[in-house]
Amino acid sequence: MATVTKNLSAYDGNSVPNAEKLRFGIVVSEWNSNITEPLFHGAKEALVDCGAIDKNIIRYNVPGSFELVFGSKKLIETEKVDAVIAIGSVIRGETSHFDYVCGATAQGIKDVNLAYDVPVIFCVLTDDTLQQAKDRSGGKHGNKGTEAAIAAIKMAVLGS
Ligand SMILES: Nc1c(NC[C@H](O)[C@H](O)[C@H](O)CO)[nH]c(=O)[nH]c1=O
Ligand SMILES: CC(=O)[C@@H](O)COP(=O)(O)O
Repeated sequence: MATVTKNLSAYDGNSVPNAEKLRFGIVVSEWNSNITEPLFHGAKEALVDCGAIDKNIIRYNVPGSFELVFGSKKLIETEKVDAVIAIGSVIRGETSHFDYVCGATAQGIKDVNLAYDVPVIFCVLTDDTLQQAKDRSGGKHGNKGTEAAIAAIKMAVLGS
């Protein structure tokens, strides 16, 4: 199923565990902040809607999506959290740098998932155009941050 056939913000609250006793880390890339900030707010709002307490949501900022890997690692090593959401927006430019950033970030986040007993949710948009990114960060296709928050709650419970 492609994103265009679903609303990223849609979830059934009755099928999501209560998050009141859970602690979350959110690592946010500063690159394309016009996209990553709406993703962050979508994620935080969904976590709170599902019972999470504001003081149990810890935010780290990193320069770009490539640094989400190290930022997630450091957050897990520093804070006691049940899940981490890694938020980024990579938009294709003129060169193949897009492919290297997306590939390294995806593989790196996968590696952190395996290295630590803490789920790290891949909330990184990898778009060909700015419009695609806008559509997925609170636009016509919903908010990937919301989707990531629900995944974080479910995975935190699975890992508990
Ligand atoms: N072009 C984008 C980048 N590039 C920067 C890298 O993520 C990284 O910060 C740099 O290579 C230094 O290590 N990052 C994004 O998140 N989004 C982009 O579109
Ligand atoms: C994803 C990127 O690093 C990319 O936006 C950089 O743009 P360019 O490939 O034109 O240097």
